[in-house]
Amino acid sequence: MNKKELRQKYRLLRQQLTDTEAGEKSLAIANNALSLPIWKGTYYHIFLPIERHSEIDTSFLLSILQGRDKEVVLSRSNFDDASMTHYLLTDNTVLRKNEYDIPEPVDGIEVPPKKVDVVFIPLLAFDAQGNRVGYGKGFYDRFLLQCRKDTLKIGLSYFGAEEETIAGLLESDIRLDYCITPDRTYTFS
Ligand SMILES: Nc1nc2c(c(=O)[nH]1)N(C=O)[C@@H](CNc1ccc(C(=O)N[C@@H](CCC(=O)O)C(=O)O)cc1)CN2
Ligand SMILES: Nc1ncnc2c1ncn2[C@@H]1O[C@H](COP(=O)(O)OP(=O)(O)OP(=O)(O)O)[C@@H](O)[C@H]1O
Repeated sequence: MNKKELRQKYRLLRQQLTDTEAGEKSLAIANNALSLPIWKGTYYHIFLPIERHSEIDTSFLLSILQGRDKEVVLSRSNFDDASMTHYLLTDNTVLRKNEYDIPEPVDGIEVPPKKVDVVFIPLLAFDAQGNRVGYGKGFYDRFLLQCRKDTLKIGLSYFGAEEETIAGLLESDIRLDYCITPDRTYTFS
């Protein structure tokens, strides 16, 4: 399947989850994250979910990061050029929903992409090679390009990998190092 077909398929699958299922799966994803070798870093970039799209509830993962005294990084999205600006989450961070209902920091201490050690990435779908499909605006492709080569790229998904390789991949697509699902974790080489 190509990206467009995969977006349709996985948007539908997501919509069919009940709130209880989505919550249980989000918790299982956070628990499975504990088994990955990803805990040596300092700066952890995470996304906050768009609730009306039933995205993964990252609050469990956020609690783990805070419990381990990690520096948590959140972004503001600029839809004019599909860029993101990154800010440290602190006790003083004020969050507000943007025009796409993404909760984001109003302002704060900016974090350059090169500082980020681990990025948790929202997905619609992924395949067994670690290729990913998002909403298709290229926000993460652009961001990951600005990170270091050794920055860990970790997808979060309610559903398992697509068996067949995603069709129509672009040169600019950056693959995942790991993907975490409620049932298991995937490691890509
Ligand atoms: N929580 C979260 N934050 C994120 C992302 C994400 O997928 N999830 N992104 C990942 O890249 C970037 C934002 N990308 C987005 C792209 C499209 C839509 C959206 O709502 N699109 C509408 C269509 C509207 C239109 O095209 O005009 C839709 O899907 O219904 C939202 C976020 C950066 N931050
Ligand atoms: N570094 C870049 N500079 C400019 N354009 C880019 C860059 N990376 C990707 N793009 C463009 O952004 C779009 C991304 O499409 P793609 O289907 O890969 O999105 P996606 O990975 O599903 O979405 P997202 O990255 O938002 O989660 C493509 O049109 C691609 O050409």
